[in-house]
Amino acid sequence: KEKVEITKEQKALTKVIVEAYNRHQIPQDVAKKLLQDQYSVEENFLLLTEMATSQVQVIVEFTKSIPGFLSLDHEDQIALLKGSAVEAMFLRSAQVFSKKMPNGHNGILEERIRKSGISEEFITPMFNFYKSIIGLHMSLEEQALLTAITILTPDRPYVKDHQAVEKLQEPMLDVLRKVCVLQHPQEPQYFARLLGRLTELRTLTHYHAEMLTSWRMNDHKFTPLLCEIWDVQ
Ligand SMILES: Cc1ccccc1NC(=O)[C@H](C1CCCCC1)n1c(-c2ccc(Cl)cc2)nc2cc(F)c(F)cc21
Repeated sequence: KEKVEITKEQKALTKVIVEAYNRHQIPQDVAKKLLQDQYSVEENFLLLTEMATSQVQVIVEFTKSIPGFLSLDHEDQIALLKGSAVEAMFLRSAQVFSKKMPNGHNGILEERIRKSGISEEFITPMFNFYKSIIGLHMSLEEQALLTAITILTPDRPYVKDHQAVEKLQEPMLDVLRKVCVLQHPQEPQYFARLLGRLTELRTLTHYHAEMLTSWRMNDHKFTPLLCEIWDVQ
């Protein structure tokens, strides 16, 4: 049985990523808000665009803390952020949804999201993804490292220097693999399952523009930043 050792450097890298990840303040607010009041489809849509806009800003700050990211070609930095923003938002939403809440609150939250204005056809794939994330019982380190790995995906559109991105993503994958082995010793395939979720995430983000434009209301308004990041308007 191979003895898995996390090196000093890997511990330091994980610490940097988890600390940067913990600066994600906003998502808890959205769950609290949704539990506090029932909103109209228009209010929910506005809440979503506000949450998504601030989430993009949070993700930019998180990504800038990833060691080496700021030394990448500037256009590649933009291509990586643009290419991963929607995935990061759904991953974040899933992590918010997977938070254990007082009895019954998770049921209320699910109900509120189901009735928020999302078109029927997207509700099942979205919750299937969320429930597959819940089933993994991810630790904070795994969530933070998985988010960094998602952002540092070399094969995003318009990325010129794939090699440079791979060189940043590889150490994250190495330490995530070790963290998975150490935190889930009974599940040798846990790391593979975790990465498998990223494939499911990409299919979900496939529909994101339609999920927004088909929100059950007329006249969908988006912030300029969201028009940039989402393929809408
Ligand atoms: C955007 C953002 C950033 C950071 C953290 C969370 C969010 N997400 C949101 O604000 C929206 C709200 C928004 C208000 C209506 C209900 C869903 N949201 C979505 C979602 C649904 C559909 C699409 Cl197209 C996108 C996201 N899934 C959620 C799961 C949760 F457990 C939760 F608490 C909020 C969730």
